[in-house]
Amino acid sequence: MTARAPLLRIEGLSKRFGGLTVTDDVWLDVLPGEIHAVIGPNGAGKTTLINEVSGALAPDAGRVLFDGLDITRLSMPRRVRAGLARTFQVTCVLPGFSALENVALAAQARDGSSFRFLRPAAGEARLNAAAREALEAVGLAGRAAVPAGALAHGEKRQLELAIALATRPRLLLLDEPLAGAGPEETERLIALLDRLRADYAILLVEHDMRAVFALADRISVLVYGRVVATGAPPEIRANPEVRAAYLGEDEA
Ligand SMILES: Nc1ncnc2c1ncn2[C@@H]1O[C@H](COP(=O)(O)OP(=O)(O)OP(=O)(O)O)[C@@H](O)[C@H]1O
Repeated sequence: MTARAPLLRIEGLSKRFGGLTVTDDVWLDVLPGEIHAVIGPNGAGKTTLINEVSGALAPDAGRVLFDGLDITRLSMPRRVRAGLARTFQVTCVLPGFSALENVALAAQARDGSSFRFLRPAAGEARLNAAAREALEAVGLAGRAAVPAGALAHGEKRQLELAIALATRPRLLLLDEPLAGAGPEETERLIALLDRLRADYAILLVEHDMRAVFALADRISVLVYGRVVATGAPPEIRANPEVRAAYLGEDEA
């Protein structure tokens, strides 16, 4: 049996802010169809790592390979076109636009140029169809016409996922998709992420340990910018260094 080639490979990413090394020679990969979670205490460098992979921040050293291609120096839009999509820790939807319009804008950002040859109305119909499909995938089809600002918090997080899906990614970079969600919303979002794993590889930064242990195929633990452990959930749960550095007896 041959091992699956990783879709994403992070090779030795390092980033310093002044005297602080925020990601310190980070190596990890995400296999096709895998949810690889990154956990770690506040300030461990998780968002910085996502920023380096998405192209929001240039690393000081190291490489990012996507499907074998070195994307370390590609712009964010080019990474999106290559198949990387991210969501943010803080909700960032346009509140005055409907859910459908929010998603259609993302679809346009991805595909606008390829629809240029179409008449505007036909292009718009294509974008709306793509947006409806993404809303359907996250369970928001019935809320398409609602202004994003009027959606419940959990629905906004679903909308952000739809916005990411509208760019037709192969890998989702999710930065705390459950942040701020109540218990019922959390259950719904966990079920949604579990469904999405069938079609997308996911690099998941999340503080909700129940979600992480329920969803992740592998977990990497980041402490002070360094990966101190990578493994399947049972290995991470049992790892004494991880328990000491991060998990705490009650969560582990
Ligand atoms: N642009 C920046 N300039 C200077 N320092 C920064 C910058 N961005 C992040 N940092 C610092 O880098 C460290 C890591 O931050 P980062 O947001 O990556 O951590 P995190 O693991 O995502 O934390 P949290 O779990 O709280 O979201 C923190 O000490 C933060 O203050």
